[in-house]
Amino acid sequence: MELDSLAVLCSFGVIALSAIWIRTKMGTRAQLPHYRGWPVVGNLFQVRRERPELTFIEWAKDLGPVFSMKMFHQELVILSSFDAIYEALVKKGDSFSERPQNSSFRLGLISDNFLNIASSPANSTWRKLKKVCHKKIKMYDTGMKQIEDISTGMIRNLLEVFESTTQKSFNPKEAIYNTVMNTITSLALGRIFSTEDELFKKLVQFDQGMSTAFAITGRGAELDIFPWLRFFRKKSYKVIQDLVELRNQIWELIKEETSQEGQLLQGDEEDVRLVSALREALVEEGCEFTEEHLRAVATIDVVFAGTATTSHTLCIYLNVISKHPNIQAKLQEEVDTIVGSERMVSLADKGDMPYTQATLLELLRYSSVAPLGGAHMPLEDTVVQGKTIPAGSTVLINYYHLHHDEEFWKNPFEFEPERFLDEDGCLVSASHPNRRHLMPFGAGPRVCLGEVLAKTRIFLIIASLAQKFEILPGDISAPSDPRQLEHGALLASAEFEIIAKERIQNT
Ligand code: HEM
Repeated sequence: MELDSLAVLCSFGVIALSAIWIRTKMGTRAQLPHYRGWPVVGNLFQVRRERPELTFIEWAKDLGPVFSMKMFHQELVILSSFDAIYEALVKKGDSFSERPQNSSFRLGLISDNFLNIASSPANSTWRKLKKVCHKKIKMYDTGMKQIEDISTGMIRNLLEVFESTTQKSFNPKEAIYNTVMNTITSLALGRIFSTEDELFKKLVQFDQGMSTAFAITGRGAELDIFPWLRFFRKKSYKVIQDLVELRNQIWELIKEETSQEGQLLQGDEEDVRLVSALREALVEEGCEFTEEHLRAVATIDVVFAGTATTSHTLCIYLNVISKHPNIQAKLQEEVDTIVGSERMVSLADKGDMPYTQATLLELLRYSSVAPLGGAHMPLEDTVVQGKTIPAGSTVLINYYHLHHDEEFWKNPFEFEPERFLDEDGCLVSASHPNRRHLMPFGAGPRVCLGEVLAKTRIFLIIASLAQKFEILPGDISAPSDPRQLEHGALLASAEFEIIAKERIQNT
């Protein structure tokens, strides 16, 4: 018998014994409804590998909105309904603000033992790091202008790329990806990069490596459950080791970049670079974080979290919108009336463009690119919807279910911006049930760091594309119904094409 198989068998034995031990210890504690799994491996092979959220929707039909399942010995609790999610993340947000640290060996490696914001324990360092980043990313007052300027420059480049394709069928993924990545580099480092730059290439490589390696049941996920398998599963382990190495190289290049004092700044202009803000905070007296924290934040929280999510959302948009000429006509009418053809769209136009805003909200619902968000963990037994979630459980929020729940949404798999508009064509208020049921960025203390940035960029891109182009389906078609998408068909490899036909405007 090969050493590898022997290792797996031994681990099954260990797990089986510990399961018996845990069961004896736990005695008769009331159980959450759970999906019956197989001995030892639990529900591992019953979950759809690339789209676990779809399996969880099926199970919730029988088990209700709060149920549990097992991956080997690890207990996962899944929350599905709005009431359950709102109760956990908002009403009991403090209890659910912890992240389970013991559940991901690989994430521990890449984040230097959970030093980045998204996987950090909910401690004072996490609060401080989030506050420093928020201050820069949230873009109050002049900051809002800054991000608008950055985005407008990038969007101009994007439009040029689209223009250069004139009516040919092409895959827009790379252009979108470069635009989104360069808004992040502008924000973090104060400048854009050519796709040939060493740092840019490494950032892209890191982002793509992370997307593939950290798919929830993807290859190498077994190392999270049995870290010692790294001695046998050398290929899976090597993928993570290479990512760690790449992360270190990126950090060295970022340090070099930001140590060029005053670069890009004129006169007494403030240094607006996010990485500079983090480095300034690092040297403050009493600072509780280290350079390793900054490395983890810059690479994982800013580059990875800030690029993959937004570019995936925009790719989904282009695929979907190419099949909806009627929605494009409405977007075009609005942009023609409010902006015209002489100037670029600005954030100040947003309030006068309800249809574009409704399209943005519908896109966030429909695409749900972070279908299960980040894992949460209650520190003590906590009751949600009358069910006790044991302290220390790994809790997953099925945002995808929340956004496609057939009991709540009419035609959830149709792309209909009108669901966010009233009869007069105005955007429904934030307290409208449809807006309340939309949580693409999570809610409560762990809400997404980049919500404002993402919404700003996506709004400007949707409106600017509508101003200039009619988007038609290209030669290669991909399904746009979100149930049919393999996680990856559109998100990671995006095998679809569009035609960007230049418009002649009405105004
Ligand atoms: C369409 C774009 C985006 C979507 C849909 C999205 C969605 C989410 C979701 C669902 C969460 C997890 C909430 C939870 O734990 O339950 C999250 C967390 C996070 N996101 Fe985003 N995100 C987007 C863009 C961004 C951007 C642009 C950045 C950075 C610049 C970012 C940085 C983060 C960070 C650091 C966290 C962890 C926050 C914490 O644990 O305290 N995200 N995001």
